[in-house]
Amino acid sequence: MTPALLELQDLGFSWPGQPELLDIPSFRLEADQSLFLKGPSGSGKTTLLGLIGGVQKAKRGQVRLLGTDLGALPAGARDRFRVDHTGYIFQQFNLLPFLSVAENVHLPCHFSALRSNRAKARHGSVEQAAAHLLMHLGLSAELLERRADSLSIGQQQRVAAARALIGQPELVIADEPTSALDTDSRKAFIQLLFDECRAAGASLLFVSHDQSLAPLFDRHLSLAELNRAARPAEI
Ligand SMILES: Nc1ncnc2c1ncn2[C@@H]1O[C@H](COP(=O)(O)OP(=O)(O)OP(=O)(O)O)[C@@H](O)[C@H]1O
Repeated sequence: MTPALLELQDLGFSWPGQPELLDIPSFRLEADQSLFLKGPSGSGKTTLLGLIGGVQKAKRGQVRLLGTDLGALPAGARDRFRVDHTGYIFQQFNLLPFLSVAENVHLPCHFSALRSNRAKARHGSVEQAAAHLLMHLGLSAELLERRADSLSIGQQQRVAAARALIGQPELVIADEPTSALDTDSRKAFIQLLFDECRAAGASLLFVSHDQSLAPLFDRHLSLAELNRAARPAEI
C-alpha cells in the first residue's frame, strides 16, 4: 500500500492524572484530501491535532507524516519537520499582535528554509507570496502593513489562513477556525480555504463541532468513530 500523507497507528494518549483520552487503532489521510473531523467539546480534537503536529508526544503508537514517524525524531527535528510540512490555523488564530499582517504571514518562512524556498520559487520572494495569498483570501493590499491586532476577526482569520498556507506545506490543519463567524461567512471562508489548499496541493484536516460544514468536505468523520476511548455520550 502506498504511504498515506498522514497515518496513525495504535495511537494512545492521556493527560497526566486523567483516564485515556485517545485510543485510535488506525487512521489514514491521503494527499489532496479534505477531511472534516467532528466531535463534541472536550472529546480530544485539539489534543489529537497536537499529537499530529508533534506538539504532544503519544504514549504509544505512531503518528507518521509523509512516511516519517514523528515520535522517532528528537524534539528539535520534530519541530523542524512540523513547520516544514504542516500549516496550522488555530482556534484563536494566534497572530502576533505587535507584528504587521505581512510579517505574521512571513513567519513560517523564517523557521523553514523549505517553505521559504518554495515561496520564492513560486512567487519570486516571500513578500510576494504573502501578498498573493492575502489577496486571494480577500484582504486588500493596504492592510498588509497594519498591526495584526487592528484587524477584524474575519480579517485575522484570513491572515491566519495565509500564514498556514505560505510555502505550500503538504498538510493544513485547522482547529475550529470559523467559530467566531456567522454561517454565511463560515462557508465563504471554507470555500477560500479549499481553493487555496487545492492551488498549493495541500490536504486539509479541519476540526469542528459545527456539523453543518461536514458536507462541504471530501470526507467527514466523527472522532468517536476512530477513538475506542470515546465516552458513550460522544458516540
Ligand atoms: N494541557 C492540558 N493539560 C491537561 N488536560 C488537558 C490539556 N488540554 C486538554 N486537556 C483535557 O483533555 C480533554 C480534551 O480536550 P481537547 O481540548 O483536546 O478537546 P476538544 O475536543 O478540542 O474540545 P473543544 O471543542 O472544546 O476545543 C479535556 O478533558 C481537557 O480538559
